[in-house]
Amino acid sequence: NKPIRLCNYFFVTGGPGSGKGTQCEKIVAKYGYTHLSTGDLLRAEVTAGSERGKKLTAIMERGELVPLETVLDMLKDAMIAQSDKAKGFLIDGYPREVQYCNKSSCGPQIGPPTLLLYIDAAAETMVKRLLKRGQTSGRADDNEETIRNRLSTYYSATEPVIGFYEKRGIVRKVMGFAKGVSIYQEKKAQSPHTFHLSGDSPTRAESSSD
Ligand SMILES: Nc1nc2c(ncn2[C@@H]2O[C@H](COP(=O)(O)OP(=O)(O)OP(=O)(O)O)[C@@H](O)[C@H]2O)c(=O)[nH]1
Ligand SMILES: O=c1ccn([C@@H]2O[C@H](COP(=O)(O)OP(=O)(O)O)[C@@H](O)[C@H]2O)c(=O)[nH]1
Ligand SMILES: [Mg+2]
Repeated sequence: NKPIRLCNYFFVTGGPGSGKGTQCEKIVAKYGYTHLSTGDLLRAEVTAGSERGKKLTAIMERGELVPLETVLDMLKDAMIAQSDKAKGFLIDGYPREVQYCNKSSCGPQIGPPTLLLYIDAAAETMVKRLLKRGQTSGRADDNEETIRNRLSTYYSATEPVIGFYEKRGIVRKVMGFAKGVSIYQEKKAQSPHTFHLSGDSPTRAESSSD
């Protein structure tokens, strides 16, 4: 059993369609971290057509959460597979339930994150984006009914995760319409829990019509 090399790793959370994947791509381009999306890992399992994949399809089409063990197994495998070359990991879409953020760790197998990046966007913005993405994404869960369920799962099950890590002082908020992104710990004088964005703040057009 190969141990996971210790390195920086970040959890990335936010509602469905908040832009987790989009922001992670920017962070990868800038910092060279390795991006692992638990949703993408699950969809890969579905595409592979395994027995496990078939069970996952039904849960994901309802907008509910798959069992934690499944997610952790896949995540651990993916981290181990890439641990030699990874400078750090962006774990996108995990954790989804506060009950797993126990003691000092979130999921005993992988330990506590360096920071939790919280991608913030309004529900209305997220719904609009996902409906638009649904026109071309082929994702079975980008439809109106499932989007509604995903939002409700997010607010009831996942949002409390942010409060859990806020108490530990490791949450950095990213506005979900930001074009650039940079990771550093803010100074005292700056507003708490705001993640600093490089240069380009959102234009009026983008933040309102987005
Ligand atoms: N206009 C605009 N669209 C954005 C922005 N960020 C993301 N999007 C779009 O919104 C949709 C959702 O973005 P994703 O990055 O896939 O969001 P996600 O949080 O990973 O969503 P899930 O895959 O559902 O978890 C995509 O179609 C993006 O192209 C933004 O800053 N502005
Ligand atoms: O750790 C995870 C990640 C994803 N999912 C499932 O996979 C779907 C898509 O997840 P993704 O992160 O891609 O999208 P989001 O829910 O943020 O729109 C979710 O609705 C859940 O059913 C899950 O149960 N646990
Ligand atoms: Mg995504």
